[in-house]
Amino acid sequence: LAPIPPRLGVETPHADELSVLFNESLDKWGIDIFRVDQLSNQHPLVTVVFSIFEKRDFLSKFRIHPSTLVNYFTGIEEHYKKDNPYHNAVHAADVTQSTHVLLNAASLVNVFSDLEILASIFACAIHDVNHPGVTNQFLINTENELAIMYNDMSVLENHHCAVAFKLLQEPNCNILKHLDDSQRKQLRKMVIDMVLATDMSKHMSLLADLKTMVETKKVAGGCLLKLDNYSEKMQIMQNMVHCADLSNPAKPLPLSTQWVTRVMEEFFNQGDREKALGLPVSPMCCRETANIEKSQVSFIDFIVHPLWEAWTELVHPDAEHILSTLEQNRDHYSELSATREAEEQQQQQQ
Ligand SMILES: COc1ccc(C2=NN(C3CCN(c4ncnc5ccsc45)CC3)C(=O)[C@@H]3CC=CC[C@H]23)cc1OCc1ccccc1C(F)(F)F
Ligand SMILES: [Mg+2]
Ligand SMILES: [Zn+2]
Repeated sequence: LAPIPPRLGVETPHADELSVLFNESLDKWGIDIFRVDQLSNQHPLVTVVFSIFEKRDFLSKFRIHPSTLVNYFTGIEEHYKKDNPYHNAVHAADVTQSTHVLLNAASLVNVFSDLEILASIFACAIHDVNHPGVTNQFLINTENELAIMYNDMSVLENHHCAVAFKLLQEPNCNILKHLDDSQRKQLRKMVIDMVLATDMSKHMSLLADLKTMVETKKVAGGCLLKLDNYSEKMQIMQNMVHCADLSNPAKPLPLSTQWVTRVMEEFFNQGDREKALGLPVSPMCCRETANIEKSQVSFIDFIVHPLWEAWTELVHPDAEHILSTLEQNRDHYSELSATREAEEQQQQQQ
């Protein structure tokens, strides 16, 4: 019989510290996910997924053997490229834990079935698996085999899904083995719909749907609609995962700044490769010219804040503190950017 895995899903000399951290903060916005990475012996995704599945009693609800869960998500974790500064297993663990917290909003209680919650957590855990550390546009511009495979359409996101579902077929990895055929089919469709919605090119239409839903919810007297059809419920799940994927600027500043350093490093590496290939380098990806704080302010003003404003209205008042953290962080970056501009002007005058 398969051996029972260790308590938190991973072997680590810091098991006690890690379980204290999870007991205190697994359900909290702003857990130090970088500390989870250290304490879990660099297995942040396995331990976060294992702990969420245990907390939500998914191992018994879906009859998943603990060793199958550990085998599968260890395989997934290994397929996140460790040398990506940003799109690595820590980001996957972060998005997964963030969605776990969003699902606990009071106004979302009884909205989702266990299968829908399982699909959401699963989708987050795998949503960037085997990310190559470059954008869709780069893969298309360089006619990468992945762009050829997926005909330039949501190339990365299609790849993440395919890798994740292929890994399910490895020995002792099929965590969906004891779901019935209809449940497995539904879960597969929901996961694909959520992961494909993390492609930033879908952002504007996703946000438009969310705003429409918020308007209709207002009309329906404030309580969250009895979401009867798949498409409305999936819109909320897609936006929830998308919010988690765009949650870095809405986390406590010490966490947010670490994500900024990491994502800039990844985009700068791509900029270096574009320059070496004689391809046009997007201004925000060029080490010499990028203004990091300015990028954050426009990222927040044009993308992140409008999304989180709509989400906060949808689940009012459960996400107020997230929106206010985002607004405080935005002001911090804006002040930094103004200071940097002033310094640069002084240098030019001298
Ligand atoms: C922690 O910080 C970030 C985390 C994730 C992203 C991510 N960015 N994007 C895109 C990149 C191109 N984008 C834009 N390009 C030009 N002008 C504008 C104006 C406002 S957005 C935007 C839109 C967002 C992704 O697709 C990534 C993969 C999936 C989800 C989110 C990821 C961006 C972070 O910081 C900002 C940023 C960093 C580095 C370079 C550029 C940017 C920038 F400011 F430009 F966004
Ligand atoms: Mg992605
Ligand atoms: Zn992501």
